[in-house]
Amino acid sequence: MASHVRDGWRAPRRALPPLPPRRACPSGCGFACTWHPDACCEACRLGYAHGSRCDRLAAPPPARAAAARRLLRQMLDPEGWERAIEAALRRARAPEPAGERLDLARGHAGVRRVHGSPPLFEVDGFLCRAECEAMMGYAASRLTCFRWYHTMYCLLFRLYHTMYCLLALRCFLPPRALIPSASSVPHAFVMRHSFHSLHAARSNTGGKISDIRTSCTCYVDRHHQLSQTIFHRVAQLTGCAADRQEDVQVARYEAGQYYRGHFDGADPHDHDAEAFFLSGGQRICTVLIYLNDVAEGGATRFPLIGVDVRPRQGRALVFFPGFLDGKLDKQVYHEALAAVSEKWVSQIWIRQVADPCRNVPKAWVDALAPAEHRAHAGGAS
Ligand SMILES: O=C(O)CCC(=O)C(=O)O
Ligand SMILES: [Fe+2]
Repeated sequence: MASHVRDGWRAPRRALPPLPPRRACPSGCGFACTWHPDACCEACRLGYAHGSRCDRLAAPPPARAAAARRLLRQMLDPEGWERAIEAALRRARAPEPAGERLDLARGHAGVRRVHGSPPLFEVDGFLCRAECEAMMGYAASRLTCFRWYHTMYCLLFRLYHTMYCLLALRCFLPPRALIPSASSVPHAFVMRHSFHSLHAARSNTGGKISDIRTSCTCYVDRHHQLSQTIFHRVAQLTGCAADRQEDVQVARYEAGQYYRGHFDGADPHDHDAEAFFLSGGQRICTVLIYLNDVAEGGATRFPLIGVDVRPRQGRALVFFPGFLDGKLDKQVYHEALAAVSEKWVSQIWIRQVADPCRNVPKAWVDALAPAEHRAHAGGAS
């Protein structure tokens, strides 16, 4: 069998993004807070026992020992339990304090506030007509329909992985050969893109691959002039440089296509959110740019705050799916209503920290089939 391992080739080591500063969880559980300002996990916030996922954030042993002693004292003192339960109920009933959101650049031309809290902004003329048309022209031949894209990649992933395992077993390859991204360029490519695809399909859908989104979409090459222009404008508006911005997406909705209600970010309490957070943390700002005038249908609806935004060519809609501390703002749950006339939109998301996935050396990215990478690599939805 031809060797998959290139002489001397090694997958580059990718550093994980720095986690936000750790500090002891105020509940005194002995674990550390990272994404949460007020507790290390939901269980802890509500005063229940720790789940297994808290282990990864475990604080140094002395703190844990202190927490264990406290728990033991509490268990031996029935009144202590009652007090703890009451305190937990009080905390559970108290409204979640609103965290801080990203600030838009003061005095940026054309910014109009369309909702107070949670804040929603519109910026008319964010892109000019020619830029919108160029975006639609770029995307027209690259669109992939979400449902087919995910189905194809899920199938490809299962098929490829089964074949690879069978081959590896048959040829007695060393176990290292089965480790994704460390063994071979094609293997790394398939594993990486299948992962992206599964992750994208599962995000916003509670882990299930569903048809919440029926539009067609594509990513714009980060090095393309169109991406560069958009990164620059978004940076002027938000103060966040391109390395915090996900790859620019373009979506087309034809009559009847929609994107059902979702949060753009991930809930840090959700077990499935970990992979998402490791690639740059929470999405703290969404910039949606409408690329065409839409005669009927296709508004962006925020049902919990009663706002509908009508698409208009060149208009940007800005909102904040997550707080600066990484919590999800559930108030900005939103959907794209079914299109009647064709609708084009471009989406840019800003993350808490720069995404290391995009900082892989360009030579390595090129080795991984550049055309496909350009079309599919990127964020979570
Ligand atoms: O198309 C729209 O109006 C909304 C799109 C959206 O919410 C998204 O892509 O996350
Ligand atoms: Fe969205």
